[in-house]
Amino acid sequence: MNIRPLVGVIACRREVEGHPAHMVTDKYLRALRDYGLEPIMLPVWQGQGQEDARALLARLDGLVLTGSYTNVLPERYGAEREPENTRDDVDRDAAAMSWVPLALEQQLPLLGICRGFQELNVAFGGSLHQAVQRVPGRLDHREPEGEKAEQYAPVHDLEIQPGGRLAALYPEASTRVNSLHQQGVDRLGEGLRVEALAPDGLVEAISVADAPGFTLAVQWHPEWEPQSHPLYDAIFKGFAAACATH
Ligand SMILES: N[C@@H](CCC(=O)NCCCC(=O)O)C(=O)O
Repeated sequence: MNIRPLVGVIACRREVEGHPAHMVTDKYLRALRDYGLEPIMLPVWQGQGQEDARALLARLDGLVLTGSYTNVLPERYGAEREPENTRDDVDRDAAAMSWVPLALEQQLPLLGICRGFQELNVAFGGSLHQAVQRVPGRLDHREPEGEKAEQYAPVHDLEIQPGGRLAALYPEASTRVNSLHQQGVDRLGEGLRVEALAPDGLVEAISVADAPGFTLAVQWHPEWEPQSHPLYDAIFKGFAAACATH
């Protein structure tokens, strides 16, 4: 019997039909299944204890921190809220900040995407720009107008740093990626490695420098039709291989 590696996918707290809900959009789950993994949504429980969290992650072969329209609370990186920062998810914040160190402790393969990338940076003591478009010299990284296929199409170049985890997965020095984010890395967290940069110098991918396993987080959305983009495909193949050997 072919047992698929079990990959936890962090949920977002939303309201559905007037009811509090835990939610993951289909494209994250579908991409993981398409690469031979078994995704399982992880609710973000208020007040989850560290031992409960440790025991939960011990049952997994991988962990994915997804994107979200909400933002990490600015208080978590010592900043004042800026006017553009209007959507929070405090339960998701608490879960992500709890799970990152536990995943590293267990050498659990970790893939962060967009908000998940920002969460990894904050978990390592880094900070975020809350409106990158207002930062001098930075591009506007928010999604373009249009249908989803237009919004998730590659829009800017990406320079992959040589010698890193991403370069080990994907041999080309540059490519183009999609961009659907208003926030971005300001101060890089202690112990994180820059894996890729946007043309304006914004950090677009990071890894945990001394982690022996797969710990990669990217600002763009590789879960969007990954098999049609060589870099996205390489990321999911690398993550799937790491989960399969965990
Ligand atoms: N809110 C943050 C992170 C952006 C992000 O994760 N967008 C996801 C869009 C929906 C999806 O594809 O899951 C920011 O604005 O920087």
